[in-house]
Amino acid sequence: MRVLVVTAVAAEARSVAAGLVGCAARASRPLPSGHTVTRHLLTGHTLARLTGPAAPAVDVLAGGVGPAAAAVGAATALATAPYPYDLVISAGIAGGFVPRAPLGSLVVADAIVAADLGADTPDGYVAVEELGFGRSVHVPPPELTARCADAVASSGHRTLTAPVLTVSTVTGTAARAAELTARHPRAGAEAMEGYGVAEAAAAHGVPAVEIRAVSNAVGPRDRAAWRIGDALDALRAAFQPLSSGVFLEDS
Ligand SMILES: O=C(O)c1cccc(C(=O)CC[C@H]2O[C@@H](n3cnc4c(=O)[nH]cnc43)[C@H](O)[C@@H]2O)c1
Repeated sequence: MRVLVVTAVAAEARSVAAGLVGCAARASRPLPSGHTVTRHLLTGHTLARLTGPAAPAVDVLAGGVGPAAAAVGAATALATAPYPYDLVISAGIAGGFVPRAPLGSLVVADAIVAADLGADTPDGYVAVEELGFGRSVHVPPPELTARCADAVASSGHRTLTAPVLTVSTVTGTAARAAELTARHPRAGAEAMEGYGVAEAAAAHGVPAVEIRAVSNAVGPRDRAAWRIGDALDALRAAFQPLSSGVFLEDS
């Protein structure tokens, strides 16, 4: 199986790559300026175990912050890689809807939702499909979501399977958090790239999933309460069982 993982920033890409024990390293062809590609190199021990046609190849791309940058990065990688991908993963840190997704926990998306792609009206928010344009939700194949969630949970980190919202503006007030919760009562996390990655993957006919590690609570802005290091550690832990489990299946 060939997998493209799209993070926003290099620190996230490094955490993902650090967790990819035993995956063959491949670099995408050069991408537009501002994009970086992290190669994950095989260690001697796992190289021996995984060399051969069945070894999974995982490319990790830091495509930038926000849905537009993520879509451009993912679409460019999908269009220019010298081989087709079987799976695209949007991965990184996120705000968690506490208490469902506490700091340091992991969220595997069962829906990737553009939560602010629509219109504000006197009667409330109207999603883009209600306006007659496109869609605001991508549903990853449920069986794939379940396999990813099982693997991620085996990392020992608390894992929730739930919708992950994509926003262009980070939530910073209790009122906005309440509004999002009212519209998406099951939401587990909020981040800024998943929907862009999912749109790019859909355009190329490739399934997409989203995996997030919670660095902060969705709600009133409190930078002192962020736990980015803990979230990056959880992200690395999440990709370790994925690389030896899901990525190897159906190779
Ligand atoms: O300045 C702030 O108050 C603030 C609060 C949380 C996150 C940010 C960022 O600029 C990080 C954006 C980056 O990280 C992901 N992320 C992490 N936490 C959240 C969140 O609560 N809501 C949305 N995105 C978040 C996101 O995917 C970006 O890649 C600033």
